[in-house]
Amino acid sequence: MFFGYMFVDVMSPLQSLVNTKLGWSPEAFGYYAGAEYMLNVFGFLILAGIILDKMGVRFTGTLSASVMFIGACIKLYAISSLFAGSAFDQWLSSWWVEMPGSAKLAAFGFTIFGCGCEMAGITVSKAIAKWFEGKEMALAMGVEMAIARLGVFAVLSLSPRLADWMGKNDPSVVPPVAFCTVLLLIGLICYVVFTFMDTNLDKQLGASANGEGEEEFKLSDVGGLFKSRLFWIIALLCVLYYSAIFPFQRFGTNMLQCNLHISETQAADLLRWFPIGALCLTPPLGYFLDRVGRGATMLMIGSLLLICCHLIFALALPAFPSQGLALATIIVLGISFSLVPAALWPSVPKVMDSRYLGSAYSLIFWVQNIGLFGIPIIFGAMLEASNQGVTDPTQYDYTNPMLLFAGLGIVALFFAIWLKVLDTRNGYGLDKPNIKSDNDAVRLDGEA
Ligand SMILES: NCCCC[C@H](NC(=O)[C@@H](N)CCCCN)C(=O)O
Repeated sequence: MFFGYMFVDVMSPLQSLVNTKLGWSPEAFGYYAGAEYMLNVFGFLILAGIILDKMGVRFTGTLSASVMFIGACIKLYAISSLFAGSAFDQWLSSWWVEMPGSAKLAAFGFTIFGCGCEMAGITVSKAIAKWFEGKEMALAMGVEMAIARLGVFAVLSLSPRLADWMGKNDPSVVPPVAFCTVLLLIGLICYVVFTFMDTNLDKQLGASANGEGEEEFKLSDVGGLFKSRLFWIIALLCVLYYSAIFPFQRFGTNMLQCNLHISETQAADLLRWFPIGALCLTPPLGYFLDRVGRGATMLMIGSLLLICCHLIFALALPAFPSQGLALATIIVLGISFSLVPAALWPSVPKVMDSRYLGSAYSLIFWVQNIGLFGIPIIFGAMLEASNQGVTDPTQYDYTNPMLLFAGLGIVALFFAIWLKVLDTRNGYGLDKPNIKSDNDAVRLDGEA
């Protein structure tokens, strides 16, 4: 996941270079960025969950890491000199001319990669749940997410430097993308090594040679999930929360620049504290959750903090443009971004049976991907509508779009409270520690 998250953001700090070297307009860059979620939104993730529950974590993890690598290779080829000017490039560039051939092929590669990456995300969650059930599961998931955040931080710092590999006078997009593609190959090899360890675990547990659970997964389990109120509460909380987080990461730099009247670098330096905060706090919160519990409460507090932060960005920051206020708000948002992921993902195995855990994660990811795909489009449209006639991109008024994020947080808080009420009433064990001697939590099977 470290290398996967690196690959996701490898081009993020290179937007202007991509524009000058490859001729991608900001619009083309936007289409390319959205391509990551394309096939997932149109149902691939549902299929991925079924494959995971049918075939297990060893097969699905190896498959997803291979798909990520293949997608990365396609993207690398698309931006390379091998492709530029080729007959294929000329043909691809001949239609929908706003989108150069290289952008179209890179977007296609990113779509393939995105399928592999999200499939890997659900596989890793199921593998951690299998390895750490009743033990330090939240800590393990917290460390995994922290490593992923470290990947984002690392690539944002490394990518511009790697672009200057051949000298500052001739920067190129190819070295950073090639570097991350090689890392994905190393990631695939690491996963193959893991499959042997996992086989050994099964032998120790006395599980069947190819299965991870005693009960067979049935396709009807997926239908059952769709009918579950508990599933929908978790999925909607997830989509609402993450839709006010990941898109914020994309627009945050410009929002800070516009409100604080500072340079892009200064704004990016401020925003960097957001993933760093989450990186540092998610593992200790996972440790706390394993030993003390309070997962449902953490979801409520995290959503509440999200609302406060976005309201400050929307209303207070334009009135009091202080870098101190912005930094404090970013740090609090980082705390929120630790609380919710640390509590949300380990909660799923507590309420869903392991035989369809892969499908549960994949359907939650699917609903989440719809939000991650759609919200930036709505946010961009609101930004444009609120800034009619503004030509200087450092003068945008972000009040209304930021209120959209706060609104998402309010609805997310509603679902978090609902989950807490149901947990208190039905005893799902969301507020209980993960480490326990007897597994007495009520799963979805026992839902009324
Ligand atoms: N084992 C993975 C747990 C989920 C972590 C979560 N990631 C997601 O929700 C992804 N579906 C979306 C990542 C989008 C990045 N471009 C997280 O908190 O990162």
